[in-house]
Amino acid sequence: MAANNQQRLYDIVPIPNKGTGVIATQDIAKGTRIMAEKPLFIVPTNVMERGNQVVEKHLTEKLKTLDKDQQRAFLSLHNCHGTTFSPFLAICKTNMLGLGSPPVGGGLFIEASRINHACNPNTQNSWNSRISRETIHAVRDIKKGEEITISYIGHFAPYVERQSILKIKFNFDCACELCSLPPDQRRASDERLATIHRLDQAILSAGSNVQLGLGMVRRMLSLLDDEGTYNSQVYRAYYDAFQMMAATDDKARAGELIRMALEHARTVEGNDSETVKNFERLAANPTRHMAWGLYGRKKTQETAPADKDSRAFKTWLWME
Ligand SMILES: C[S@@+](CC[C@H](N)C(=O)[O-])C[C@H]1O[C@@H](n2cnc3c(N)ncnc32)[C@H](O)[C@@H]1O
Repeated sequence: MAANNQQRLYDIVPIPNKGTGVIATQDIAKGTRIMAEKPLFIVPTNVMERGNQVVEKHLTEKLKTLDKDQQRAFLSLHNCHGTTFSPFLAICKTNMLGLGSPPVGGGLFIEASRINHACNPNTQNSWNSRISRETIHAVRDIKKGEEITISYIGHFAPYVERQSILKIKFNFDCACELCSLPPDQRRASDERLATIHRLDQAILSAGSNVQLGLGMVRRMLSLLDDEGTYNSQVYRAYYDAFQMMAATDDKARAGELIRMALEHARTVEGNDSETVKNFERLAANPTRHMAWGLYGRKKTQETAPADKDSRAFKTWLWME
């Protein structure tokens, strides 16, 4: 589903204790594209790596290329760093969104940069290099009046670490739903996040022991579900499982897994994303994956059980 310009799904308004933020002006279904915004300008990674002075110079040059309204819009963006940095740099550090993974740079946006943070947000922000826009997709159903949120930090950090990163980088104490859980539920969430992180690191080390690897992916997906997290991590997990099946020449399971990855990627990034195009190519012919048959060509004859919802299907898919 694409964002429709005639029917803006959001408004930019004051939010108590957060400055400005973005709220839904109508109910928004999971998978909906809420924004697709071109950056005011981009600071490439190789510029950022050269330090603040170089970035400052780059910003000054970029600002000169903007028209007056755009310059005003840039200067009106929030600065959470006070006088620690020069004004341009401080605005940049407060509002820049990483473009891609690994990022090709950071983008400054008039509207997307107004979206506040939540540790388990209701949208996924992604850089779509095919349309040169930052897209914001609902990862769950959002109610009219609900604040639209993204995550400013990587996945899986526990409560204390999240608080510390957000304080240092963005100068606020996070009181989002996840951070406001009662202590026992917060502990349970921290444990789930730590296990997800461990599994994420360990999955590829399962090597040719694909049964072990698939078990890890299955557990990770179940923990993400328990945590109520439905972001790019979900399609990455399915894609890891697909790669294992590709490496063992298992066309039936590889086909099922890449279709699952594709379905999730469409929801959180939209049909036009680079990831989706890549997954579509692999779903049409899984043997195109560069690791196809890496662990030997045992040529599985098995086909997927016909009933996709059955317990038997899941047992078969995850080799349980
Ligand atoms: C990228 S800006 C977001 C838009 C900003 N609220 C504004 O007024 O333009 C980041 C800043 O917003 C505020 N912010 C973002 N998420 C927040 C949250 N969950 N709680 C409190 N403040 C938040 C912090 O001041 C942070 O430095």
